[in-house]
Amino acid sequence: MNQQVRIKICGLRDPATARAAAQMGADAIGLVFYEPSPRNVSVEEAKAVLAALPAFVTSVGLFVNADPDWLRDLLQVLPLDLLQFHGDESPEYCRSFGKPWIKAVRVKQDTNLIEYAAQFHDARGLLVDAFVEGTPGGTGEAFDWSLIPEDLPLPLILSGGLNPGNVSEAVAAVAPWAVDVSSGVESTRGVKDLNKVAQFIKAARHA
Ligand SMILES: O=C(O)c1ccccc1N[C@@H]1O[C@H](COP(=O)(O)O)[C@@H](O)[C@H]1O
Repeated sequence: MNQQVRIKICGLRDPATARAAAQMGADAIGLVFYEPSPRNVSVEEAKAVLAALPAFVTSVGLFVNADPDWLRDLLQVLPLDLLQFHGDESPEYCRSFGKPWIKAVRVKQDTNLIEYAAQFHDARGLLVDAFVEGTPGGTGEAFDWSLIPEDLPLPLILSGGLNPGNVSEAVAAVAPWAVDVSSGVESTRGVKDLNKVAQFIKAARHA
């Protein structure tokens, strides 16, 4: 069956941009809760974004080794649909919040993605990103897609350096369940460009 690829636009920070991305066809939007990131949002900013989303658009909270008590408190006041763990979180940590979650892995030459997926077997998806020393993600760097095995036992979410110019080739080459983009649809770091968002969605869907 020829499934249409799902699209997550990550690092949204204001309600108008988030709603526009959803109206352009994004299936999911990502809110970054990681202070060093230029896309970091406060709880109040995140609440405003969630309130602006139409029905059936998935809200994803992105975390990097967040303090578990802080995250539990956040989830009391913010109705996120899905958690994205982008650090060195263990499987036990990821499942301890009672919410659907996905795990990110930054791929190196010797990363065994099959073993990684087995370790995180109850994740709703495995997000594969580029490995860049010293940065947990959102770098705009791509990696060698041939390192992704065809028989990955989890839904594959492809990320890392995707943009309107390469997403069609990526979807055709890897056939992921979903794609995730941040830097590639920005005018400057942390600022989304809605023209690029529209181009990205069109290119991903016409692969
Ligand atoms: O977006 C960020 O700032 C970020 C910070 C820390 C960890 C992950 C982050 N973003 C995620 O990284 C990948 C790749 O992003 P890019 O398209 O290469 O910029 C993607 O999953 C983002 O959600």
